[in-house]
Order: sequence, then C-alpha cells, then structure tokens
Amino acid sequence: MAFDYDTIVIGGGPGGLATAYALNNKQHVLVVEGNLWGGTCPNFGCDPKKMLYGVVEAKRQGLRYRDSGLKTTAQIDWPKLMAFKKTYTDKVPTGTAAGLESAGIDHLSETAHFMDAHTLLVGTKTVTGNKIVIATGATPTIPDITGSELYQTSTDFLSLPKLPNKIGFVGGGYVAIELANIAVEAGAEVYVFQHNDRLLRGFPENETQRLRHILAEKGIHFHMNTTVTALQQTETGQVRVATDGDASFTLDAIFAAAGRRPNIDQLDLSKAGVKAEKGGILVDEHLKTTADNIYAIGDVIAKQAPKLTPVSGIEGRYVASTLLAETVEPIHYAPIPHTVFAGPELAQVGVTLTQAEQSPERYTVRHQAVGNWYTYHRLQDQDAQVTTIQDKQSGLLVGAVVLAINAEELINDLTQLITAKTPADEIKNWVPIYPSVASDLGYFYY
Ligand SMILES: Cc1cc2nc3c(=O)[nH]c(=O)nc-3n(C[C@H](O)[C@H](O)[C@H](O)COP(=O)(O)OP(=O)(O)OC[C@H]3O[C@@H](n4cnc5c(N)ncnc54)[C@H](O)[C@@H]3O)c2cc1C
Ligand SMILES: NC(=O)c1ccc[n+]([C@@H]2O[C@H](COP(=O)([O-])OP(=O)(O)OC[C@H]3O[C@@H](n4cnc5c(N)ncnc54)[C@H](O)[C@@H]3O)[C@@H](O)[C@H]2O)c1
Repeated sequence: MAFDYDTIVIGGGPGGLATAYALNNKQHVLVVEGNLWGGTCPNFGCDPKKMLYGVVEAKRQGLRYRDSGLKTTAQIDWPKLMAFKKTYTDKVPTGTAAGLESAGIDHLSETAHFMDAHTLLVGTKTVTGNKIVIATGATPTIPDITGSELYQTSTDFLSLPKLPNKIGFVGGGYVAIELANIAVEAGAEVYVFQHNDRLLRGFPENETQRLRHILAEKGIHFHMNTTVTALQQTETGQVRVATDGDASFTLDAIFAAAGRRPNIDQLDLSKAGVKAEKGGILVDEHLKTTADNIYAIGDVIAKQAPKLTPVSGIEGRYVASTLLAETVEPIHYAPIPHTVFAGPELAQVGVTLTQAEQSPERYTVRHQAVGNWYTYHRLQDQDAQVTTIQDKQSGLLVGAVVLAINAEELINDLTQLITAKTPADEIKNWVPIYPSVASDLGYFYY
C-alpha cells in the first residue's frame, strides 16, 4: 500500500521536532501540531519560566550582596517582566513554523486523531503514514474537587498580566516550587499546599528540607500534610480555599501544580491499537507502542526517565535512527541531570543518594558544606552544599547533588565528568578559567 508519508509525527514540541528534523531529507515527513508550534518548553514551560527566574534571581543576588557594598532596593515590575518574557515567547510559534518551512518539512496546524494504525484525521484532512510517532506531551493535572474550575495552571501563571497579591499552589513538585519562588520574589504573598510531608520527591530529603527552609525565609508559607478539599468564588472575586485541616484561606489566585498527565484524550488511541496507562503511552525498549508501526516519545510516554526537554529530544533522535534502520539497539540514556530553579537551585545527576546509601560497600558519599569556599563566599551563598558519590572500585565520580547558586553550571560540569568517566588525574591536567565554577571541579574529586 502506498502511504502519503513515510512518517507522520504528531506534536510539534521538542520531541516531535527532533524526530522530524532527524528524518528530514531521508524520508517524506509530516509534522502535525494542534496548538503552538514549539510545544510546552518554549511557549509555557522551561524558557519563559527561566526568563522570569533570571530577573527575580538578579534581585535576590542584589540582596545577597547587601553587606558586600551593593546598595539596592530592587523591586520586580511584573508587567515589564511579562513584556520581557513575551519578547521571546511571542516569536516562538511563527519562528518554529518558519524553520520547518525553510527545511522543507511538511507541517499542518491541526489536532490529529487516529482513524486506524496508519490513518489520521488532521482537521478535515485524512493523511496516511507508514510509521507514526506520537509526541503529544503532557498537560497539567487538575485535582478533581468541588470548584476545580477555579484552578489556574502553570500556563496561566507564566502569562499573568498582573501579579495577584495572595497566591496559592497545590503540589510540592518542580512547578509549585519554581513558580512559588518567582511569585514570592516578585512581591506576592505565597502559600504552598502539599498533601504529604515531602517536597520534590526524587531529590534527597535533607536538601529539600534545606531548600524549604530557605524559601520559607523568603516568605513562602508551606502547609504540609494539607489537602485542598474545595474551592469557592467569593463575592469580591477571590477564591476561598478549604482544606482537610482546620484552616481555610482566601486567596486572589490558586494554581494546580499537582503533576502532569499525558496528552492522549484527543488521539483515539484504541482505533490504532495503542495502549496507555495513567503515566502515559506504553512503549518497549525501542519506544515502540503496542501497535507495530507506531512509536511514542517524550512526556506522553510512561517511563522511568525524567520528563524533561533534553530527554524528549534524545528520544526523538533515537526513534528517527530506528526508523532509518541506523540502529537496532534499545534506547540508552546517559546520566540525565535535573535542576529545580528555586534561588538557589537544587540539582542532581547519576547514582542517587538513596542508591548510594543502600550500597555502602560500593559507593563513597561525601557531603560538603561549601558556603565558605571562595566561589560561594564570593557569591554570598552561605548555604551551598555539594554531595558527591564515587564508585569505590574505580574511584570514578558516579553521582552528585548540588544545592547552590549556579548549581545548574556545576551539575553540568559534573555530568560531563560522570558521562565521560573522567578519572581524577585527567582533571589535574585540565585548565579551566580561574576563578570559575569549573575551577572547583578538582576539589570534588578525590
Ligand atoms: C512550567 C514548566 C516548566 C518546565 N521547566 C523545564 C525545565 O526547566 N527544563 C526541562 O528540561 N523541562 C522543563 N519542563 C518540561 C518540558 O517542558 C517538557 O519535558 C517538554 O516540553 C516535553 O517535550 P515533548 O515534545 O515531549 O512535549 P510538548 O513540549 O508538550 O509538546 C507536545 C506538543 O504536542 C501537541 N499535541 C498534543 N496533542 C496533539 C494532537 N492530538 N495533535 C496535534 N498536536 C498535539 C501539543 O500542543 C504540544 O505542542 C517544564 C514544564 C513546565 C510545564
Ligand atoms: N526545572 C525543571 O526541569 C522542571 C520544571 C518544571 C516542570 N518540570 C517537569 O514537569 C513535570 C511536572 O511538574 P509538576 O511539579 O507538575 O509535577 P511533579 O510530579 O514534580 O510534582 C507533583 C506534586 O503534586 C503533588 N500531588 C500529586 N497529586 C496531588 C493532588 N491530588 N493534590 C495535591 N497535590 C498532589 C505531588 O505530591 C507532588 O509534590 C516534572 O516532573 C518535570 O518532569 C521540570
């Protein structure tokens, strides 16, 4: 049977675009996007978030330097901050579509629905593909409670024309912590409601508690072991937030940050024989779904790997090389660093602290309070902490946790050492800029 396309990619985010560009010029490819070209990350995720974070963190750095010769009364002008964000985000959808156009990749701005394993309804058009790659990402989960229509999401937060005075976040994960930090730094009164006693699960508890303490000192009110049970609009347009405890709260806005669910509602997966569970589309170690000709990648799949932009890209390029018969190997993930941008940042990579503590015969764990080291003293980051995990037999670095200003940079450098399996004596011959984050690297390696 002749198909319209060799491969159709559903979703024009980091994963789908990586697939399409890797297949381009080798296959006849179509990409379909039902909302904004570029997907979550550049339109309502990582990129706009970090533009806001960069500015509020500059204000915070000013405060850190207040006893170091910097006189500052910096304040955040929210409308101008939003305008700054829009200087980047406004151009993303058109710029992304223009990039596809100039690369000669066919693309349709419509939502796709399966009709069968090879056929999609895209708007009013029917298109067929030999292979199909699902890269439809994820969307915020809205807790199912009375008044849930009053919840806003991270997408709304990142476009707020005016910063509300009193803001609540439900959830204690990446989104809640990062946005709560931006909101409190920008001058809002901020409440975080977490249904259990653990923030940022997946990161070591000691570090998450330190971070919570730092954020509480900035003014964030943490309500742990608190479940929000109902929301109600007040006559003045505020939101009354009822909880399972004694307290209730009247806020100007409340945001659901209770995780993200896979974008599969519109796909009609059953018509194509593709199976999914709560965490996402089921795939094998080649990222093939339960239908033989259909693959799935990125945030939409059920997986152990973190749901992050670079991971979607890796999976997109991997599936492309599978489709081009360039590889028959199962997907392999290099160590994946992740960071919570919360002023300071909490970052980790590789073997986790829990894994290391469970196998003391295998790993050496070193916790270092580095606040008095030159780098962190200069930055006035007295709380900085670095934990390294080394393999006892080889002496190689295999994991790290960093809670510090610029943790993203240090964790990137440590990731490089872990990935390249760089031994300590090789670092000694390496000449980084001094003084810099990289010039500390040797001190983390024994
Ligand atoms: C607030 C926030 C901050 C984040 N910060 C970071 C960060 O700092 N670093 C990081 O690495 N990650 C971050 N992430 C996660 C990151 O955004 C995602 O991991 C990444 O965007 C996933 O890429 P994807 O291509 O798999 O999915 P997406 O980017 O979600 O793209 C999927 C696309 O598919 C489209 N689509 C869905 N259904 C259909 C359909 N039926 N037909 C056609 N198109 C469809 C969607 O409209 C969307 O554009 C953040 C996420 C959020 C929400
Ligand atoms: N810096 C980054 O890399 C970054 C930033 C933002 C988002 N992300 C990605 O986006 C994903 C989603 O982030 P997220 O913060 O929405 O999810 P998350 O999974 O990180 O955290 C969800 C939080 O909500 C809580 N929760 C779950 N169900 C709840 C309920 N019914 N009521 C109240 N609380 C509930 C959980 O205990 C958890 O604390 C992340 O896991 C990550 O993959 C990454």
